[in-house]
Amino acid sequence: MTFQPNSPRIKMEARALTLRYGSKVAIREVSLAIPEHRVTAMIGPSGCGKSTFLRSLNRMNDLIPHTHHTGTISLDGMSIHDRNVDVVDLRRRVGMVFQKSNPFPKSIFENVAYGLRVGGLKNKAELAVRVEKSLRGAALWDEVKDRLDDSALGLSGGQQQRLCIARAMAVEPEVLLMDEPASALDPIATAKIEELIYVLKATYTIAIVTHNMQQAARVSDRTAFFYMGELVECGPTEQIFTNPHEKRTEDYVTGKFG
Ligand SMILES: Nc1ncnc2c1ncn2[C@@H]1O[C@H](COP(=O)(O)OP(=O)(O)OP(=O)(O)O)[C@@H](O)[C@H]1O
Repeated sequence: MTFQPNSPRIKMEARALTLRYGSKVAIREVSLAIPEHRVTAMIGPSGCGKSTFLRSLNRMNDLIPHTHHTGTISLDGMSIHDRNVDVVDLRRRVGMVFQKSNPFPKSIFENVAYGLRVGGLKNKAELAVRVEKSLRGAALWDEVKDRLDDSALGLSGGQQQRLCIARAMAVEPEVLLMDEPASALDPIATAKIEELIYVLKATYTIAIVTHNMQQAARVSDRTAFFYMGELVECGPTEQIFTNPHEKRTEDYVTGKFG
């Protein structure tokens, strides 16, 4: 297990990040640090910019036409928008798991092997080792080890989501971005994902968007509250939920609006 210092270093940091879709400002002047080997949760009402912020961290917004940003985002102190940054490499280092599990219509094995093959790994024995390691890491191995050649589409929703986590882990990212990874799952599958997140933070740095405040309280070390495109406050999760500095945060976490 990775050593977790009391004051973790900053893995990623946004400074004065503003992002527009065309003329619409989606997030405004957001400055937020994401500490290493911690879980940072983004909460806030629908449309407040949580997903936009998350997608900025591995430049997924670049894929949406007419987006424009100002401000900076760094990974290990280096700008992710630097001319020398290879976006494919950035997305390998900063992986993403989406709200709806999206396995490829391929076998379980091939879903996890995909990124490794794209990265040029051809050796069958090594592929098998890496696939097993990822499936174990995503707490799915025992459920699928006898059916690796079956279609991933035959898995349950919760298994598919853990498969997508395994797929993201296979290329050994440093940061995992999760956009409401459990919102389509039943309570048992959700609990599995939450347990997994707790284990994964020993290896990865995690940023998660969730609509579910109890979930944020359960899984995260730090919580960032967004409202109408602005970051209202960010702090230790317990403080945000029990003793927030801002009235808007208090109103939101106590359910006065949502
Ligand atoms: N591709 C897009 N084109 C134009 N506007 C967009 C696009 N994606 C998001 N927006 C707008 O940007 C704002 C922030 O959206 P975003 O999806 O980041 O919010 P969110 O807090 O994640 O919302 P939700 O919780 O509903 O997913 C919203 O007003 C949304 O309508």
